[in-house]
Amino acid sequence: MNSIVTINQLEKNFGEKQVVKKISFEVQKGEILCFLGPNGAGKSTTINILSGILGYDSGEMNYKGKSIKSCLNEFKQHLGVVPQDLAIYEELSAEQNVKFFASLYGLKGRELEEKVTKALDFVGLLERRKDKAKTFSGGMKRRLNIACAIAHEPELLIMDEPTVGIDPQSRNHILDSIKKLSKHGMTILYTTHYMEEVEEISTRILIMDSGTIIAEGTKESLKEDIFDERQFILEVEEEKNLNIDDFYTIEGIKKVERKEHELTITTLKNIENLDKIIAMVIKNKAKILNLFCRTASLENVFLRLTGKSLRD
Ligand SMILES: Nc1ncnc2c1ncn2[C@@H]1O[C@H](COP(=O)(O)OP(=O)(O)OP(=O)(O)O)[C@@H](O)[C@H]1O
Repeated sequence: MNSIVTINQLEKNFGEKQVVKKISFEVQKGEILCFLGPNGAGKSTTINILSGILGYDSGEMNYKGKSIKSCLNEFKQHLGVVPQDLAIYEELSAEQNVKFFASLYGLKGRELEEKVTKALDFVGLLERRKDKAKTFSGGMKRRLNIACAIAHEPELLIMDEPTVGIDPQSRNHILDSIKKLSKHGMTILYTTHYMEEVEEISTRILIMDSGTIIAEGTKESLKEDIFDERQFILEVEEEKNLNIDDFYTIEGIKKVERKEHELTITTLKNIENLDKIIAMVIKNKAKILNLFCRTASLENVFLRLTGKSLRD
């Protein structure tokens, strides 16, 4: 993959406080790169630096191999930003808002009209285009915020927690839109502390905590790297017949827990022992009603890496 943006040893302090601690990463063409981390991790600071809103203390930022400082106008022309706080004019209509932002990128005349219509249609607000933003729900305002950022069809779209505090329907709409934009070739850098969103849309993830990137990879590789265990969950009948100690005689078993009808068995991933587990249940004269294998979640990955939960 080609890298669009390369960040090298980026550092930002607010007074004595080190907020971004010499981080390095790349944004590759066509990906949906999710920045996942708890509040205060430094995600917004990092992307505010990248989008030119904030300065930085040291490090390098390149756009297609050139220093961003040396080609700032070119870079900004290809950049769309959806800030965490809404950046729309309440007294203007949806259409006027999008027009205003798109015209900042030099669009005018028929092309402007067409792109504004396309952006409003894309976020599902075309029918409300003449209505003032102040009459919109929180979710609709968020969608309008996105329309303002995409009308000029940027190559790279940076989105800072665009779904915070909105209803599930608008949230789904936004996530679907992001997947569609990606299919059309847009590269997306997306920050969030919602794991489910990362699970749904990311093609790659950077996990950030306390100003550093603590892990990087696809959701599959992150889970794979960190976990050498898997869990079998068995729903059983006649569970009182089960002798838990018997299961520990099976190679690879690390933990066996029984909660009413549910038997949770944690075992080493590289040891094939499911046949022995099933045989043991049958030997104990219990009956298996259902069985599934639990894969590791990103929440668990974060917990393992930092010892704390993402939503603390
Ligand atoms: N202008 C500022 N002055 C001083 N400290 C700041 C400033 N902006 C951010 N910080 C601090 O920097 C740290 C990182 O904040 P940042 O907003 O980048 O985190 P975040 O991961 O984006 O979290 P959130 O999801 O809450 O936005 C926090 O401790 C925050 O309080």
